[in-house]
Amino acid sequence: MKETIKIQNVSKSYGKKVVLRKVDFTIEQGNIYGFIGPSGAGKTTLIKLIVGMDVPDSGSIHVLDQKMPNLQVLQNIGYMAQSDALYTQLTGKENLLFFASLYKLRKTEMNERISYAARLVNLTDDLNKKVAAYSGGMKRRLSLAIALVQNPQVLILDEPTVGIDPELRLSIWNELIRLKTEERKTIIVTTHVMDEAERCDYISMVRDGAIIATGTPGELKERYDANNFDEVFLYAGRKGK
Ligand SMILES: Nc1ncnc2c1ncn2[C@@H]1O[C@H](COP(=O)(O)OP(=O)(O)OP(=O)(O)O)[C@@H](O)[C@H]1O
Repeated sequence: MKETIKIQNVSKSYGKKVVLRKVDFTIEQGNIYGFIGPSGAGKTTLIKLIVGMDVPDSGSIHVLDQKMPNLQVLQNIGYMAQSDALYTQLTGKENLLFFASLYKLRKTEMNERISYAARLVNLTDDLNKKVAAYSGGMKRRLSLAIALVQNPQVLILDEPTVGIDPELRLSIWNELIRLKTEERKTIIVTTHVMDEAERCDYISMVRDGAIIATGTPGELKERYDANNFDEVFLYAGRKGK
């Protein structure tokens, strides 16, 4: 199995606050890997370090065999942040065109990718509206489409389905599962939605900047003697467990 992401002994502080403590893990190609944990646990910080938006104080991060941060590797990472970074005075389509133009895509491929990404998030009919007129959920969907537009090997999605209705959420998850199975993409998600956590191949539970448990959803339920993932989350969130 090919290692897509390798995190070795990574620590990070902001001022005196230690946000990540000696984090170590590996993600192999073709897996969906979920991070769950209480608010403020360090999930977004970890993701930002993987994407290369910030650097660890110690330890190292490799994505696709390259040490991060690395501009070349960014071509192969689709990143969806928690807050939307969109041009609100442009239309949805213009946003997609702008972001797609940052990558090495031929014109026909670019148009195909834009149609695919818009269809996936059910925005095809709204592409010519200005983003300023989009609802919160539509902006999330556009951000997800942007993360997918350049057909990256690695997808890193920070709470991708917040504000998205259950039906569309299901179709997005079906597509994520198809992408990992058929196209061998590697996908990281953070989530507070426990039925999404159940769909991941592996879950890491993050608390106080450390990974306190990693396993398949089944293994974690067994470990915490829990009936469902809500219980796993609650037990793992309690200190001393
Ligand atoms: N740039 C920064 N400067 C100072 N403190 C920061 C910075 N970024 C994050 N933090 C702090 O680091 C801690 C972890 O934040 P982070 O956003 O990684 O948590 P999270 O697990 O993603 O939470 P949530 O589930 O609410 O998104 C928090 O206490 C936060 O206030």
